[in-house]
Amino acid sequence: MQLSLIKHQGCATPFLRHLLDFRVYQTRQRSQSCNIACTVIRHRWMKRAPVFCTHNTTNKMISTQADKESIDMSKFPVERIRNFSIIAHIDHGKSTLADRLLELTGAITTTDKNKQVLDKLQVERERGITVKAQTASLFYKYQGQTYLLNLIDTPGHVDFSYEVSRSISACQGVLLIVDANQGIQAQTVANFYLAFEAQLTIIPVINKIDLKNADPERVEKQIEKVFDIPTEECIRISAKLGTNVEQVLQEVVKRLPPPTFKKEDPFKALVFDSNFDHYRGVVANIALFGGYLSKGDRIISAYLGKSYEVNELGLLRPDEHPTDRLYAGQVGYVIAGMKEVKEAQIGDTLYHQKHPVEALPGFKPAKAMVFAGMYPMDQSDYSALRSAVEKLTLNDSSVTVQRDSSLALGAGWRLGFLGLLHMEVFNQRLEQEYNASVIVTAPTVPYKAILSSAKLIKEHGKEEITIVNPAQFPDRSLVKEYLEPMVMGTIITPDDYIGKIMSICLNRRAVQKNMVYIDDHRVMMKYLFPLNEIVVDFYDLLKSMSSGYASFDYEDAGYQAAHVIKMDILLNGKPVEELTTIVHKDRAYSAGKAMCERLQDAIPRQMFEIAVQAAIGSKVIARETIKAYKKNVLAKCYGGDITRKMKLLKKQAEGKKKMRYVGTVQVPKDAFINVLKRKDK
Ligand SMILES: Nc1nc2c(ncn2[C@@H]2O[C@H](COP(=O)(O)OP(=O)(O)OP(=O)(O)O)[C@@H](O)[C@H]2O)c(=O)[nH]1
Repeated sequence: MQLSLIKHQGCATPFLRHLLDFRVYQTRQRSQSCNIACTVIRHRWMKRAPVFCTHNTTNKMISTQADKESIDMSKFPVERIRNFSIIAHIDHGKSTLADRLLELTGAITTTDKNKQVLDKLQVERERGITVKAQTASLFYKYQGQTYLLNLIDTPGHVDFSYEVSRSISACQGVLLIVDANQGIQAQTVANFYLAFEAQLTIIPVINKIDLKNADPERVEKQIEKVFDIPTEECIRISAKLGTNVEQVLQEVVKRLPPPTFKKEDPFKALVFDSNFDHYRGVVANIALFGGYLSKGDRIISAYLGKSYEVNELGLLRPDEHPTDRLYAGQVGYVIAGMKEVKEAQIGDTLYHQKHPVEALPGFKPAKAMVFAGMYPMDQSDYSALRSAVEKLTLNDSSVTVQRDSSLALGAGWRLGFLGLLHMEVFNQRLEQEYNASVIVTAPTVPYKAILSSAKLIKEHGKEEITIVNPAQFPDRSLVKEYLEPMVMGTIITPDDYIGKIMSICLNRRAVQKNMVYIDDHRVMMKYLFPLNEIVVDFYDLLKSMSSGYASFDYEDAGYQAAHVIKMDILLNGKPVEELTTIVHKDRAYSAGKAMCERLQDAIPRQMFEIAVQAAIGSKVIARETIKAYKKNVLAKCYGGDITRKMKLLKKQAEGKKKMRYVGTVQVPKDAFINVLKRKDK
């Protein structure tokens, strides 16, 4: 068998190393970053054997490979603990630095080099991005003393900033990584403010100084100008080569404050992350804000008031390392017979049954920004898909799930995501980890309507309703006003692209709020955008317009009145429910025309003519025609050999399975998502 392997960040090395232990699958996969179709060899991720000494794992003694000495955790002083997070713009090197820190402290061996240890999920390795925050406890010896450094790796993409904010709530400090070539980017600014508002100590680290175009001096000046941090406080490193990485550990010890919690206080812990293990139930990551927790203790979750017995607890190094106890100031995991992630709510407080305490302030719940319907391709797969969706949401509590059904698509769900990338990652995981085949409807943002119809107000029990499904969009005559969600966008770009970027922002109904130079050639612009205008493809467009130099981040900015309408797409007069969208009145015509044109390209010719129409109510506003085409597969079989004919027919039948039927029109499954991507000139 011949396999072709195009190296995709993080995939190739493990593949070569563990070739013999692989179950190899082949999937055709569109890479998000480089947008080329590539063959990804999917591999079963091996659980790494812990390399540190675990001679007595249930004992309170912990051994470290770094110093080969045992540490009695019950006597470990809180003053020698540092809890910190690594935050940065996407791809600035958080995970690479985290891996180097793990190596330096002996948590992993250097033979694991270039294998991103903390990026565990298959989608993370394939896309080269971090989706889920990870935690690792490291022991580091400095000036004869051993320190416990709890490191929390966080994702950089805007869709996962929720993970960043909850991770830093368990920390006293952060390493703010900035790429020495790219400088400050939009998520650098957003992440800095998350840490700043949480009053954490911030250590700026300039990474990738080995690059030919690295300009650490310029980046230091940017940091001083934008964040008011003196240039002398920056550490210049190359996470890839390991240059100055040891200094990072030393500065963590020197500059970050230890937690101020006491062992003598009653036990109190913050749940800052949780995931679901099929065999052991919920594994909650906790930071101890006081007291200690032992195996066998009975604890209460403040949110639900339910009581649980602690079955297992320990440190994450980064693999689970069971211990008898966790003490104030430490970060670790606990398994206590919780059956659903909902029972270990992120932001919840755990306390001892005998010593009730006041709950910690917790977090604002994750807010879904994008909603989409999800239906099985084949209704007979409904229960399999239900179980897959349930399992996946057990691990990702930021996805909201509501049962939904439609005449055209059958029974399914309406899911809420933090952003489009989050939605794509969720779909990819459904397909890869559960082999599910799904129809996903056009993503929509949560609109609001202030109702005027007394009947509807009575039905909903309130005047203001949120609409997450275009099919339920109330008619204009029943509504006083529609409201659309807004976001404050930050764009950082070299000044050569200002003109082009201003023009695409204007085209997206954005209003400029601010523009400042962060150095001689780079500007930071603030725009108020309707969320709907940026959700699908704004980021990609911005990247391509600026040859990849501009970066973008956004935050919630409430609601604003807007004249929006529902637009349907019809194929030979039959509505395509997946493509029903809510659009701004002024954009309806151009959006409808563009959608029809793209559908015309995406749907293959068939035996009959197909009318592709966009309509507002009963009024058609745009139309394209797909000409009839007589496709005779059997004509290819000039031989007349019956087995060849059967083979071709079988192949065609398999192709049909990947089609969705709208009336009699066959539509390839991936046609719709491509159709939704706008391409501004
Ligand atoms: N030349 C050079 N490349 C580096 C360095 N550090 C990281 N990289 C590369 O930069 C790319 C991104 O690194 P990651 O560590 O995945 O970045 P990240 O910030 O964790 O990315 P997300 O988790 O997706 O936000 C990878 O290709 C790394 O090999 C460095 O010091 N020098």
